Amino acid sequence: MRQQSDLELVSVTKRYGDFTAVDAINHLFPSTGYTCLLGPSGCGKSSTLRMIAGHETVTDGAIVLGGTDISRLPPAKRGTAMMFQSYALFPHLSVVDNVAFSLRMSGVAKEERRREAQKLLELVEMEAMANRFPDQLSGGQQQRVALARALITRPKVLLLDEPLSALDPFLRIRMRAELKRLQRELGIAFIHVTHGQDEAMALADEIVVMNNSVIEQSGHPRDVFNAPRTEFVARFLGGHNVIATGNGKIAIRSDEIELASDGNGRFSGTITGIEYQGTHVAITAMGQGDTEIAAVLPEADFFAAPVDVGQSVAFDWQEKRQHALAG
Ligand SMILES: Nc1ncnc2c1ncn2[C@@H]1O[C@H](COP(=O)(O)OP(=O)(O)OP(=O)(O)O)[C@@H](O)[C@H]1O
Repeated sequence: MRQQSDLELVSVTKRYGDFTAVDAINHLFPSTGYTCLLGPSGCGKSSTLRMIAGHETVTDGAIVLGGTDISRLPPAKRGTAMMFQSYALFPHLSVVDNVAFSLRMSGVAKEERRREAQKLLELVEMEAMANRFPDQLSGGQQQRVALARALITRPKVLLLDEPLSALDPFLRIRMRAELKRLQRELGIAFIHVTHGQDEAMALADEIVVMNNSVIEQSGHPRDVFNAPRTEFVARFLGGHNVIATGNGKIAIRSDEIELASDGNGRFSGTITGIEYQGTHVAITAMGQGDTEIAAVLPEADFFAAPVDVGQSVAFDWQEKRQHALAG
């Protein structure tokens, strides 16, 4: 059911000259969800986010927030706020003044805007560093300040463009949990652009997979992962094989494939690679017509009946675990 502050994209299109970067996409973002816009470089995800924020004009279509068409409003009047990939903090302002900046622009008195900024610094656990300057902070700390700065306008929708890409892998995983906690606590919509499928799956209540300027599939990460609609989605999310059959292409998860001990299976091939991955062993094999298959076996199963590179083997899986792909 639609809620008062749902965000709806209605046939939203972005053209740069003759090039269509976003092609008439439709989507309803719920008012309190964590959504990840996911896709390869150039698919149109940042253009979509920038149009929602108002940093890019909409060529065609409408962006509707809580029943109002916001597509022609200036960014500050939309009820959205954006956190950029480079946190773009003002170097000459202290942390608290950076956070309070947009309240200063809208004429809020100094005492009040500082009080409000302190509250948001507490929310992101940065109150102890309120008087530092940006160059005295680590990347992760700068990011928390940027988050507080975006949230001070009390947006209905927070837009995040690759917010974790500048962090090292350890910090990225910590901030991932932090973003999720913040979204839950604030109860607003977060729309997060990423090209990382792991990040999207870990964070999102809903993933929206984009390719070639359109939405290929959207849904709960588990539903999309378990039933990719197209070859692109199956390959992009990873963990799947795409195999041509007499009735079109199918997707089957690598961890649903077993070695057929009697030599009879749906796929026969020669093993080209074996990788020990700790809990699992990954096997790749080449079949007819240069079709490659990847199977991921539990470590114990592999070592109960080990196979070797160059060996001819058969693979099998339950028919109900495979999915027909569209197109
Ligand atoms: N200002 C612009 N003028 C012309 N073309 C543009 C402009 N901005 C983006 N594009 C093109 O539009 C397409 C979509 O760009 P967009 O930035 O939305 O992609 P993206 O999926 O976010 O990619 P990335 O992950 O690399 O940021 C790309 O082919 C890009 O080159």
